[in-house]
Order: sequence, then structure tokens, then C-alpha cells
Amino acid sequence: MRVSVFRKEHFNAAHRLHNPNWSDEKNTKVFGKCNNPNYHGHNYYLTVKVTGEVDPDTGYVMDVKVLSDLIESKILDRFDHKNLNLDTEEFAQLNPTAENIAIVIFNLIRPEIDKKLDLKITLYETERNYVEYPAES
Ligand SMILES: Nc1nc2c(c(=O)[nH]1)N=C([C@H](O)[C@H](O)COP(=O)(O)OP(=O)(O)OP(=O)(O)O)CN2
Ligand SMILES: [Zn+2]
Repeated sequence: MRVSVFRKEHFNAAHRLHNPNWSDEKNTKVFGKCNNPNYHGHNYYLTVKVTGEVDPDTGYVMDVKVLSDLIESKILDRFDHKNLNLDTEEFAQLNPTAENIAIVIFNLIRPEIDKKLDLKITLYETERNYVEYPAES
């Protein structure tokens, strides 16, 4: 029996969307207010979904306490209350869009989870804007 377990978390972070290969005019045109040189902040809401077979001995797909500790150590400690562009190595050279943040979060968590389990990241940047990775095929 395959079941999905979910853990919801949130973190606050500042960012600026910017492409250093473009002119200031093009950055403003493409990213608008999100290109503000003085940055802006979001309350990011993160859902980590783990899917797999229920272990007959534990009744768990994965212990959510283990998942919670993993998200705290790998994601929240790294990104919460940070300026993503300035304070994190992950986004020093990578535009911190919601898409890229979700991919980075996936890549930080994936090695820590049993290979036989599937992982999906959902990241809300605002109440109305959110991304999923991997995308539905
Ligand atoms: N595909 C993407 N588009 C946009 C991203 C992104 O990460 N991926 N990010 C932004 C900005 O970060 C911006 O701060 C988003 O906020 P905003 O446009 O204000 O969105 P809201 O939902 O809060 O407000 P609306 O009034 O609903 O637009 C932009 N685009
Ligand atoms: Zn933003």
C-alpha cells in the first residue's frame, strides 16, 4: 500500500530577482518590483511530501519526526531569516526564484531520504503563488 506523508514548515527570507548578465533596464522590465536593489521579503510556506510503501513493522512510510528534524537542519537552519542572495552559497550565483528555491530544497533533502521513497516539494512564495518540484508528468 503506497501512502504519502506530508510535513509543512515555513521560513522567512529576503531576496532579489536579478540577472547579472542583463542591463538594469532589462532586469527592471523582466522582474519589476522583485528586482528592487534593496531586496524584499516573503513568508515561504513549504510542504515536503514523501511517498512509499507502509512498513508493516512500524506502520510508517517515514517517521515524520525524522522528516521534521531533517527539514530543520537542512533547510530552515540554512534559509530562515536570511537574505538568500547575500547570506547563502546556494543563491550567490543562482536567481532565487520560487522555482529555483524548490529545486535547491529538493536537492538538499533527496540524499537524506531512502531511495525507495518518492519526494515532492511544494513551495508557496505568496498566498497565491506556488511551485511544485518535481512537476507532474
Ligand atoms: N515564475 C515566477 N514568477 C515570479 C516569481 C517566481 O519566483 N517565479 N517571483 C516573483 C517575486 O518574487 C514577487 O515578489 C512575487 O510577489 P507578487 O508579485 O507581489 O505576488 P503576490 O501574489 O503577493 O501579489 P499579486 O497581487 O497576487 O500579484 C514574481 N514572479
Ligand atoms: Zn519576491
